[in-house]
Amino acid sequence: MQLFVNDLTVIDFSYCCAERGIVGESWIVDVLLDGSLNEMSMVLDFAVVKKQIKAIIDDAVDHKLLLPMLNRAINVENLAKRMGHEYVDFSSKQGSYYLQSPASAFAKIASDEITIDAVTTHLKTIILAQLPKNVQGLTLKLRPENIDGAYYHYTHGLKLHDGNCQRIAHGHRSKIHIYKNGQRSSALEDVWCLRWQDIYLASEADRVSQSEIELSETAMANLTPDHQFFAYHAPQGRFDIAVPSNILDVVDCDSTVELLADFIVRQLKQQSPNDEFKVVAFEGVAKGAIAHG
Ligand SMILES: Nc1nc2c(c(=O)[nH]1)N=C([C@H](O)[C@H](O)COP(=O)(O)OP(=O)(O)OP(=O)(O)O)CN2
Repeated sequence: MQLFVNDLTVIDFSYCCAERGIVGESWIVDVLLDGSLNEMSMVLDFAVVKKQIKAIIDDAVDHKLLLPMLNRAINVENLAKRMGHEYVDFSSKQGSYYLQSPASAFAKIASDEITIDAVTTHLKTIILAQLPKNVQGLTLKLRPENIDGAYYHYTHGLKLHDGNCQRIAHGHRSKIHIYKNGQRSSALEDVWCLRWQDIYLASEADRVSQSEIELSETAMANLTPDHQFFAYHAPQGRFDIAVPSNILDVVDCDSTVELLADFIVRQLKQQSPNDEFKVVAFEGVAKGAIAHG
């Protein structure tokens, strides 16, 4: 017997890519279980699928930075000076990133690159180990949202969030709809999607100096004048990141989707004060904020 739950959850995360740098991504998860019927004549109660399997997936990869551990561009260190934290050095074609975070902000994937197949294999192993014996098979389908039009991938952290969005390098793949004087403008949407393609979005308020940043010794030795530094304390601990300027946009607000929609409206208004704008900014799949100006 087979049981399915489509759209079980959306994984919002970022990953290290040798070509593109740190990439924000959102994948929808569909689940298919194979098994015999239990004492309730079910393969597995939908409530268990929706809560337990979703919780396992969230705990494994959601709101984390996924590290392809077999790739030599990644180096992870645990240092005695911060127990329970990890230091990640990552060099990509776009530049080098250096991070320090509580270890729970990273997910180590046993592969050379982060692909749907690699993450599916990682999740299947973890989930299958926790399912009851009558469930013998698990098929996971991870898929990006079908988007007709422009979208961007950004990575950020929300230091004020009391959940996992406080992690300094998690991200999303998001659409944006921009209306100028009531008309949808694909030209403006393209401009913003180009600007925020594979970008790290930092808040000016989180900027720190090179002497304040906490990174690995290797990172400190390899910083260039082009790196900019951001750090904060949040409920899960201290987070630090060094990002090269070419893959960074620094906003004058927190990067909640409400404030990003407002940021875009303010920028558009600055360029065209006499026009009216509406920005529908998504954060991942099927949710977002609307700002007018
Ligand atoms: N009003 C807002 N709420 C939240 C924002 C925001 O910008 N405005 N942002 C976040 C995080 O950035 C987070 O990455 C997105 O949260 P979400 O996908 O909803 O995460 P959850 O794990 O809580 O939800 P699931 O659908 O269960 O994955 C949070 N909130």
